Amino acid sequence: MSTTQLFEDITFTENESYERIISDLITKKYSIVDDFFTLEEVSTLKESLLIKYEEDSFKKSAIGNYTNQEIDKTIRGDFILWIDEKKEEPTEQLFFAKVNSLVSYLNKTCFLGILTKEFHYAVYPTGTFYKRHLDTFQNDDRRKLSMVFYLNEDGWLPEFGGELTLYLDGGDKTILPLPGRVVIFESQVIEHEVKRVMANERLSITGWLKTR
Ligand SMILES: O=C(O)CCC(=O)C(=O)O
Ligand SMILES: [Fe+2]
Repeated sequence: MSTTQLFEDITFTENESYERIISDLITKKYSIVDDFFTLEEVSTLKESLLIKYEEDSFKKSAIGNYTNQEIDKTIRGDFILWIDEKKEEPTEQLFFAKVNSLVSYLNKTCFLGILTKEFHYAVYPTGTFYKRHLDTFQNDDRRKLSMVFYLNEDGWLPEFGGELTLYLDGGDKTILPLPGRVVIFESQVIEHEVKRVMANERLSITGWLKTR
């Protein structure tokens, strides 16, 4: 191997925003980034979500894993559509390009060993919520990091409800579903809840980085 080749392999550009995510995760087990997507990107993703939602391709969310699913509206009331990266739809490619860049950074710097991921669009109509829960199912410890990206209009007000509440040792953390924002947290540790949506439809992409 030549010297240049060697240097190419070890050259590594530090990314400030990703570094902050990592240090947040180490110290608090969650991180909030407000400008992960630009408002323009949010509106592109939202448009794609709404087209699919109007086509009726969303389904009522269920609780449990693939083999053990149960629909219980008293626990969660959102509608979801899984996103297939292999379909190579242009808008969703934009989404995965950013997520994959973060994943490869995490894998280079954190030894998290993220091998797979899964993401779905979610719509919470007015009146719906997702009761306090942990994102891991019985006998399934593959989900390491949960990620939620919000696709709402700019100016989501507290009175619209739909806050994400993280239940932390030091008290609760309430997070508004603002466009461009991503919340990342440890799936196996942090219990959380989506408060009832009081007005408007709450739009998001939720997903998990998994070890296999
Ligand atoms: O939409 C959110 O803020 C969180 C969603 C959630 O907890 C889930 O889908 O498991
Ligand atoms: Fe969750």
